[in-house]
Amino acid sequence: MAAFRELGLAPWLVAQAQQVGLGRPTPVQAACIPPALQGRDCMGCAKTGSGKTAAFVLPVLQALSEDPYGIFCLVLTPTRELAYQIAEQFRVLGKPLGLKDCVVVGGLDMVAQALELSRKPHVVIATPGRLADHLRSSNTFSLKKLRFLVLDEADRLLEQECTDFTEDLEVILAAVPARRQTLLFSATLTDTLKELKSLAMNEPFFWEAPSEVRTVDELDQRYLLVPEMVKDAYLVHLIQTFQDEHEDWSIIVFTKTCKECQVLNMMLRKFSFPSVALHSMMKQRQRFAALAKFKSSIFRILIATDVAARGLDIPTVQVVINHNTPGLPKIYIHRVGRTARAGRHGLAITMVTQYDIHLVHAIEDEIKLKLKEFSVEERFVLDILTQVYITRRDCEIVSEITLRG
Ligand SMILES: Nc1ncnc2c1ncn2[C@@H]1O[C@H](COP(=O)(O)OP(=O)(O)OP(=O)(O)O)[C@@H](O)[C@H]1O
Repeated sequence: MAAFRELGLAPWLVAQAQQVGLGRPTPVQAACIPPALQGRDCMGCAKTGSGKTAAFVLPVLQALSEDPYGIFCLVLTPTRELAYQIAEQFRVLGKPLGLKDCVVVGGLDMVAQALELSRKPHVVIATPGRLADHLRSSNTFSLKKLRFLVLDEADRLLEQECTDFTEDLEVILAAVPARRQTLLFSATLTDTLKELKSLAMNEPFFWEAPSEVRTVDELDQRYLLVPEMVKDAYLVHLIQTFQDEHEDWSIIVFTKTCKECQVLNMMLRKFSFPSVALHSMMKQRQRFAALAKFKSSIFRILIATDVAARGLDIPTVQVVINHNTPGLPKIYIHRVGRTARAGRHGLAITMVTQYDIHLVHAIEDEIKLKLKEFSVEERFVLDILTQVYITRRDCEIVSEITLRG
């Protein structure tokens, strides 16, 4: 694999990459940085945790250093937490440039954001909804001179799932110049390739990691067959076991709905586990606070909805537990990709009930790998069954009252 300096990056940027711990380029970086530096549009599809962020941050910074102005680059990403994480990468790698960035996401003060935008930051990192709101309501900033448009988690931005970004994207695309360089990245680009190609018109360079299996080799992927009724007792048992055996492990538990996330978090705390919740019904400040506590390992367990499924890069996460089997294989790929990042090992356990077997088959077909069974000594689960059941019911009642109140 080539070294960073062989990819056409300037010496200051190579030094900066080294300084922040990027040793040698990962394959997606080695493949996409040279064409991006040559001005070509790029679509990079590489596994979770393989360094796609630096694959677009580095060429943008290089181009910016040659012709610095604002607003030079716009990065769109589906979640607020991810926007801050990307901004952080721009900040650390762009430090020698005195980079000015601006994060524009929902749930925070619009006036302060509008002011920051009017000061012409070099790079704007935004979720589509809030940026479109700014474009609709204000004329104090312009994206007309933009050089780079980056879509991180590009397939998510284009697909029409629970949060549909289509209308917001239309507003944004109408505000950026047609002559621009477009960079698109995700671990799961292939389903939306046609739509993506229409965004990247400038001789797009498409790169996909050459691998049959779509998840990383360092990830141990298991399923745990459990009757629906006793899922939570299994969850408590699993968490207890991991906590007892590996006190430095962090765990993410993915749940289906915000309410389920809230109830499970409440229940785990009743069992004195250090857990925090992250879901979209929380206030934004609480969301950031919860994530900060988890990232700094003050709390070792994060209970989250799919708002945390994509992109989050937290090296201490050793285990991902899917409390529900994801309905879409793509969501499975992103969820389990929160562990085993950047060459580290990790474990993913997916709880499968009698009703979910077909979903597991769809996942296995997509990732081109069979999940192995995770075995649990049932007698330990039986011991806590009643206690877990009662605690869960209490938490549901409290949660109902809080939601109603
Ligand atoms: N060249 C490199 N050498 C060492 N570590 C690297 C290198 N490039 C990136 N990393 C680290 O790898 C981790 C994962 O990178 P990143 O978050 O960009 O992954 P990703 O491909 O965007 O994953 P996802 O699909 O989950 O969003 C980060 O902690 C990053 O600092």
